Amino acid sequence: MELYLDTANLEHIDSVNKLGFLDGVTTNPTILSKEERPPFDLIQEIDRKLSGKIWYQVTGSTADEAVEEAIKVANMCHNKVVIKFPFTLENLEGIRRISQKGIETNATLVYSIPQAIFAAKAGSTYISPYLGRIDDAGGSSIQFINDVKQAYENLGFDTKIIGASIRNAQHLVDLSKNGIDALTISYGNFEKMLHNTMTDAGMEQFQEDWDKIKNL
Ligand SMILES: O=C(CO)[C@@H](O)[C@H](O)[C@H](O)[C@H](O)COP(=O)(O)O
Repeated sequence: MELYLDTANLEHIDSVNKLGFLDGVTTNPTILSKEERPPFDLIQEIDRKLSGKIWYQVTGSTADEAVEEAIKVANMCHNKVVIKFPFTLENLEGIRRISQKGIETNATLVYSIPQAIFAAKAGSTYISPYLGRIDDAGGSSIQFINDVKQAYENLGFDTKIIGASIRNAQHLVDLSKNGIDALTISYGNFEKMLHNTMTDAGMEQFQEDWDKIKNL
């Protein structure tokens, strides 16, 4: 399973990237806007720090604009890029044209089986269903992921599914039970999920007991 950090914050990227198991970072206009810097400078700085894939979301509204933006970003990065296309008719053409150039693609904001099928037909490497937002709207994210997996298996597509908008540990429990190709987690949720009160209590006890004997 591929694991991505859903951030463009350089400190957060450093602190997880040094662990050595990160497959890259995922960004979108919202994530980039939090850093309040020129976006392409920031993408290039992330590229210098990282060994992994950089996911960049195109903002153009026509296929030609999106393709031009995708090629510009692919050319400015040394790492492999994954170009994210919000799901629109124009962007299905963008996905096909960029995929044909051998650059990985992602259809993002995918909320239905027809959208998942059309993205796969366009040749998308990945699709990103937003688990948290599906659940917020009263749907079942895990049911949706399972339905897409079943559809892809039945129809013979090898498009991968990346779980996005992961909000809590239960999402990871569900995805691990059912299988997922990739997932992306914000730094805040990654940090939260590292901790467990029983681990903390156990550590405190070990430290206390060690302190009693370490100077004997
Ligand atoms: O789509 C991808 C990765 O493909 C993510 O970057 C995705 O945009 C983010 O996970 C979401 O924007 C975060 O969602 P939320 O927590 O704001 O609902």
